Amino acid sequence: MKLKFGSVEENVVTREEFPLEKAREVLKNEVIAVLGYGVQGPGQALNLKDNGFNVIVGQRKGSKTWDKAVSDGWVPGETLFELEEACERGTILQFLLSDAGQIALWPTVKKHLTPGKALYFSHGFGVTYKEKTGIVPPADVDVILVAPKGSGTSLRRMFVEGRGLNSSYAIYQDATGKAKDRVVALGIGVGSGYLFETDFYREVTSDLTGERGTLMGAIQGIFAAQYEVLRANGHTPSEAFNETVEELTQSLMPLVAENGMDWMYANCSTTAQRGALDWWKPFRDATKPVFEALYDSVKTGKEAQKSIDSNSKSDYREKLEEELKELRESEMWQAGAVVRQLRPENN
Ligand SMILES: NC(=O)C1=CN([C@@H]2O[C@H](COP(=O)(O)OP(=O)(O)OC[C@H]3O[C@@H](n4cnc5c(N)ncnc54)[C@H](O)[C@@H]3O)[C@@H](O)[C@H]2O)C=CC1
Ligand SMILES: CC(=O)[C@](C)(O)C(=O)O
Ligand SMILES: [Mg+2]
Ligand SMILES: [Mg+2]
Repeated sequence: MKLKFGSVEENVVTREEFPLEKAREVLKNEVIAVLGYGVQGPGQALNLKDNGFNVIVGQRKGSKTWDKAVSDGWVPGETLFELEEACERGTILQFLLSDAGQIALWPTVKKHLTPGKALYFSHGFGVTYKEKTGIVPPADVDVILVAPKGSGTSLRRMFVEGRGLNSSYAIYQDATGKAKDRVVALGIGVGSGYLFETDFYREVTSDLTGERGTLMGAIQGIFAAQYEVLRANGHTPSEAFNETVEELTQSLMPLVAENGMDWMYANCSTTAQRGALDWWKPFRDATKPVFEALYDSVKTGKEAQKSIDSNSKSDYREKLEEELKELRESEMWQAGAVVRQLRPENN
């Protein structure tokens, strides 16, 4: 249906409009092969299975995630296969390897993309940056996208709680005339709360911006900046952490999630409201040039290239883990660990 977001009309698909029974009907003759069992793989595969679809998982045998798949209930030789065998058996191939990992597996996937199959992504990365990835799908398959707007961990948790994370959907290529039904059915099947329409280019550029920006990069940056200023001015770690992170995640963000920013403001003191209303614009103005530089780096393909280069190295996991460790061991997040332990529900 068409829905107005502010003054802009967009296409969205809700569960009421496209119920699960319809999705099951659309996909009743399909074998959905989920390739890769990292973060999105388990979330999407388990939700699909619990929703009654015909799902198999493809993963490298002998890997840690193969064992995880087994412990999640996937049965080797029945619903769990080596990647190539899964590519052969699947009629819909859900390409859920890491974006860099997809480059290495592409020749295998391509080989098994016989006419009428569907190639499914959860990111516009592979085909948008085809000059860098070499991922150019054959003309006689559907190429579709469902991108859950959040971690696969949340996708699964929210599904189990009876909620639903929202996703975007897109069609890059409709070879069978059934791409729209297939993509929407899959979007509903993986547990999306609702779906909003996009295209591959807009999905990847917005997603890369979001995760580098307010969702992950910028938020750690402003946390660190405020924490450092508080500490430099004699505040204790617990005070600095509480005033920077804990209050935000525990008290204020849930209010924003519930009913918007003005609602959160309205539930704080008039002292806080006065100050926040005075200061949000200087913060916007100070950071906007950084966001512009970021978007430019995304648009020119620099961010994609960096991600491919570093995540294609054989020791990419260890390298990432080293940097995550640095974050974890920073005073701010060490203080956070103690603060979390002190939450009454955690002891
Ligand atoms: N992590 C998330 O929650 C989200 C991910 N996405 C997208 O979903 C897709 C999958 O992402 P993640 O689940 O984060 O992937 P991931 O980084 O967890 O990797 C998935 C699997 O790929 C395997 N892999 C990596 N390189 C390989 C190679 N060369 N050969 C064979 N297997 C290899 C890993 O062992 C892992 O099992 C990506 O396109 C990503 O951008 C989209 C939304 C959120
Ligand atoms: C969770 C999500 O949607 C991200 C941040 O874009 C990703 O994991 O790539
Ligand atoms: Mg992303
Ligand atoms: Mg994302």
